[in-house]
Amino acid sequence: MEAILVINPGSTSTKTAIFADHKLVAEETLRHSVEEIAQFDGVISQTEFRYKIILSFVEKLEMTDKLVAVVGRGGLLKPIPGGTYAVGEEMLHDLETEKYNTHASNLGGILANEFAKSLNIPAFIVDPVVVDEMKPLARISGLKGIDRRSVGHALNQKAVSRKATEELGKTYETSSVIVAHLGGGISVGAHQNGKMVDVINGLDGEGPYTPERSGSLPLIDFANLIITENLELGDVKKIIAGNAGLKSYLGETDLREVIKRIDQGEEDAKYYLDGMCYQVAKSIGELAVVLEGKVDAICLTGGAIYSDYILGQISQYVEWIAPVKAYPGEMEMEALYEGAARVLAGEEKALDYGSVEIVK
Ligand SMILES: Nc1ncnc2c1ncn2[C@@H]1O[C@H](COP(=O)(O)OP(=O)(O)OP(=O)(O)O)[C@@H](O)[C@H]1O
Ligand SMILES: CCCC(=O)O
Repeated sequence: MEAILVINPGSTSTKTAIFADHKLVAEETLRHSVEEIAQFDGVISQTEFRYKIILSFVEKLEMTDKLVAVVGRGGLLKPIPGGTYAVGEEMLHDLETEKYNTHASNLGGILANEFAKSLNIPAFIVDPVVVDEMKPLARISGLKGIDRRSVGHALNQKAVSRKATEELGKTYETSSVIVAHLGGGISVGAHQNGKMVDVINGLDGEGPYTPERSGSLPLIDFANLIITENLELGDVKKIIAGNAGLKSYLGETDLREVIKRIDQGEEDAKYYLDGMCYQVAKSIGELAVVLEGKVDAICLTGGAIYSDYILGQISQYVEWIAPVKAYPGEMEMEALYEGAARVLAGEEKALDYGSVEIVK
């Protein structure tokens, strides 16, 4: 049996799996509380903590000698085309130095490399969060010198789009769908004829607030806060991407806890969770315009969509646009495995991050 270890570090979880012969052998998701993550100074300093979680998963299964490759979810890199990339020096440098910003998925390439090195097998990443297929008009920000960039849950958005269009008797390459992925971060993408032509990127402060991100903010008030609190760029990034959203309003990023609080009658919990759903729906509406109203399906996915309450809240605003299809959780683990398996089977060549051209 030739097995592949799959590593997926999310902002609020670490997911690990082993696949062999196109089948899942075992998987585990460990969710991290606000307190657990708060012990660390940032993402890179969580490397050892997450490594130990994965190691204990692998050791329990006693399958180390069966592993032929490791694949991780990657990471904030330069804007690149989709595909499977070999983890190499330049990629590791960009991930470790957080050259393109900080994100839990940066650990995907780093951890895949650590495990692969110890076993002397190859390490890959697949369709990282920076996959860039944006159309030229979508790149304009509104201020010369600053461009919008494509950051989103590309791997899952594409896997879900393929599944949804297949279920509709169509193909991804000839359809138009909107996908909202609701994890610790939220990204909303417009997919047209097989490409993610626009994406609302919460990591850089666009779109809806999330369990821990601010989404778009009133700029003048935020500028005032930066000046009066004397904030550095690092502090600003931490606020926008990690200490805002539900965490700032309710002190909680675990939506299951927020829903428990709603069930116990806490009005604030309902108000702010409903607000998040309202803003996600607004972003879906915005992208329906990008697709000129010709939308085959709206797909809602990510951990949050396990909640019927959240699914219902968003659906009520958008179901007039197109049929709403729910894909709770994500299909990332399988998509990562398949990306690495295609390369090992010789069906695809692993791309070289160092020499691949930046998408502009
Ligand atoms: N059964 C459930 N009901 C409601 N919310 C849930 C449920 N299961 C998980 N969640 C919520 O989903 C969110 C995490 O989603 P997910 O696992 O997709 O994100 P992540 O991988 O940690 O982050 P990201 O993909 O943004 O990096 C958490 O807020 C979690 O509380
Ligand atoms: C996956 C990129 C989007 C986010 O984490 O906010």
